Amino acid sequence: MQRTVIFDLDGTLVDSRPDIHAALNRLMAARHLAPFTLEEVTRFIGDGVPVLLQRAFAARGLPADPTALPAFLADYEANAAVHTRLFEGMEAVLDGLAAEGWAMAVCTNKPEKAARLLLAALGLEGRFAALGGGDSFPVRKPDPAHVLATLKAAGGAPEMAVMVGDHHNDIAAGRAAGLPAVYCGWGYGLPEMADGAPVAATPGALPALLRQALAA
Ligand SMILES: O=C(O)COP(=O)(O)O
Repeated sequence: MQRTVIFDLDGTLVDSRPDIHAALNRLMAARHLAPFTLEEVTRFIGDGVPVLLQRAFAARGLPADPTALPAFLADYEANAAVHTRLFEGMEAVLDGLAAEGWAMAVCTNKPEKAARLLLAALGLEGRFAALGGGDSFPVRKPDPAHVLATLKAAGGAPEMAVMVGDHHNDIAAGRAAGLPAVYCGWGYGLPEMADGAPVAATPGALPALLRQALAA
């Protein structure tokens, strides 16, 4: 049976922070609100755009603004790949996994349209058998149903799949779905988010950990 790896997107495959940061600060500027540092925005990422905006407005002492979501998305969708690139070494990892016969899928809390536009802009869309976005299904990570629906769409099976991510949502969703999880040390999460999962310090360390996860 085919082995499948389910990748988180932001902070795992791609370094998308600079474009999220820029789009958020344009939104803030348009509302005459103070900008955020890159570090602050990093802590807002991980639970999808509606929650990112909720956190940003809460940090300015404001309630959620329903007009912010469409405004942010229109800007971000047009500018998602200005600075965003695969993490260094990741392209070779994807090539190597494909050569070993792994199927690959993306399970991200980023809205599906923005995620698809980003993958297309980076020329990556053909690499993945499926993409499950934060609004593709009724639930999103850490709900395991997000991982399982993405895996199903990729034609994979839980007993032959591994979840890879940089956030506790990824580790929790993968485990609750019955998949072994591997934590990415280069991403946006805090070290404790690994929660006991094996940690890949660099993309190059991933393939061996993926093989081990299924051999266990
Ligand atoms: O959109 C987010 O906040 C996080 O997206 P991710 O699930 O790809 O990390």
